[in-house]
Amino acid sequence: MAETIEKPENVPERKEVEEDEEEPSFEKLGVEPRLTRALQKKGIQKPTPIQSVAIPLVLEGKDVVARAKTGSGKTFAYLVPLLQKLFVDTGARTKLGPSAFVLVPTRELCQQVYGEVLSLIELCRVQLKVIQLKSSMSASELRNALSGPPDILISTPACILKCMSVGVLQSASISGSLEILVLDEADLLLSFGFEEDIKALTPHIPKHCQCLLMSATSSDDVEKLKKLILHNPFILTLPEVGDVKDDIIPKNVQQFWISCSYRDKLLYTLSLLKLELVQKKVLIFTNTIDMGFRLRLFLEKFGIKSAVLNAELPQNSRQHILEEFNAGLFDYLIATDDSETKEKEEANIESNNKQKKFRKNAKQKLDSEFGVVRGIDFKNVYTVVNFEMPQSPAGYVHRIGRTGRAFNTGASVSLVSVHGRTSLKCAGDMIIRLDTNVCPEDMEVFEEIKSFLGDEGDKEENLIVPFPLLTENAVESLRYRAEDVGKSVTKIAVRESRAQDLRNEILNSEKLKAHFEANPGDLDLLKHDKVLSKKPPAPHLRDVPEYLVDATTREARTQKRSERWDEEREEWQ
Ligand SMILES: Nc1ncnc2c1ncn2[C@@H]1O[C@H](COP(=O)(O)OP(=O)(O)OP(=O)(O)O)[C@@H](O)[C@H]1O
Repeated sequence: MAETIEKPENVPERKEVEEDEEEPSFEKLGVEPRLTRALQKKGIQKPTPIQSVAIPLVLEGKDVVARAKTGSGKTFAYLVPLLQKLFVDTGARTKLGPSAFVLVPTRELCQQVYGEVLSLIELCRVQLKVIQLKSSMSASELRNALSGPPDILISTPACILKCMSVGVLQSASISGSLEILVLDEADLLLSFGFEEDIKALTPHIPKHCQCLLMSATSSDDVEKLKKLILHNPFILTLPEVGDVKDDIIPKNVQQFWISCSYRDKLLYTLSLLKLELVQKKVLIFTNTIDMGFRLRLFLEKFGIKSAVLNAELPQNSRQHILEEFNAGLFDYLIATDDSETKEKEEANIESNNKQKKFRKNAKQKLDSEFGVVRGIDFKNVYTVVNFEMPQSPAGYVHRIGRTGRAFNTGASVSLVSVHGRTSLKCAGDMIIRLDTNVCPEDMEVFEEIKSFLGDEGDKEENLIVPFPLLTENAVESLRYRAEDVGKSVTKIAVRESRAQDLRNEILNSEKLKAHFEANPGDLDLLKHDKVLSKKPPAPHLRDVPEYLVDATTREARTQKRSERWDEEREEWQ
């Protein structure tokens, strides 16, 4: 492992990087022309701050711990130099095992990183073999994949251990061949239960192996991992990224909140989407799969099509939903982020005391939750809506991090149900409903989030501000319809549609597997935004009549539309 010890204060600061008079470029960082051209073909012109600092260090062979905000481009910060290093003596190596391991916490991330590596290699026209391994693969499938051997192996830590235990990957071949080890989304690896696997893998990692650890947040888990795997790493904690509390969410994301009763969340979401007050594409988070389907069915009745991404679906269906959303085939995706809730339910069952402990732990171990949504690169999401609040500040940071990625801008709107009958004074047109039908924890977690982000002091400088475009009149104009339709979305209807969706996806998943093998790239077999209910939406619910829209909302909508047109015009120019 690299011997260089650098103190964080020796690390170039973001300010210096950004204020560099010359425009930063990949060439100046020492990236070779093939990769620079490949990046350009992917629409990537200049490095992000974390890439500017990390790439030269990785090229020099240093061990690096990089903590950088969600969406800051950490993947290319390690992939670009890793590939460049492997390009150098491709073919010259006689090796028994892979030269690089990239370890990630979930299958979705495996697939995502694998896709990025493949596309770069193809664009560079270099002969490197890359594989992704899944724990679901049989010993013979694993053996076949590892024959060669590959240059880069992308997998979860558990799967590497499985390969070793079934004898398809030998300790000697790892210690004889491994040059680079990457632990991506390091803050999640331990919380996804990979601690023992990583501990078991550590003795097989050769001393000379360069280790890179990438993470969105700094937590005790990252520290633990750092001690476990790296010896004397170069630590990059850019001022923009980790420890500075008021600067955790990218600056290019505007954060809003709306105070409403829990019961009114459907109504408020409908108002935001139907009155076009938020910009597309929109990613909406719920805490349970049932709520995800309830919302989808509800929106469907108003002619708003969406898909529900949840952990229950087969892996290739999940992947396919993501691909379609990323390709822009639909604009609204409901992601059920239920792992926090599950964990909480378990704690609830054990005892009240335990639940208290859970909340305490949730505070301390900021990153010990989450399922299908973390680290996933949803493309071009402009707005993130927290239909239900996450249960920890870390959950909030990761959810909001799905927008404003790289150099893009974005917005988030959190629907916060007011605690009990406490009235809260908010600015402007904010609607405060004094309702007993509330989710008491929303407000509690919202306060925790604000304090985590350092958003407690001067109201003028609050990071999360009331959403200014939705007036009480606008919401009330839709209330009757929303409540009427809301009643028809019963528990039974939700359960039926959830089961039906799952059946369809499983069927399609089998079909898909065969179909995509024969027709790679064909995205049209499955339409994830297909309508769940048998009846088409009633015409009077599909459109909002103009007489229902008040002047302020009309103005807000026009403003949003013109912003969108401006953006589209810019894209065309
Ligand atoms: N230099 C760049 N210029 C423009 N876009 C970039 C650049 N680098 C990466 N991107 C794009 O930014 C998005 C976010 O990158 P990436 O997934 O690597 O972020 P991340 O830091 O790993 O985020 P997270 O912590 O949420 O996983 C991707 O779509 C990627 O293609």
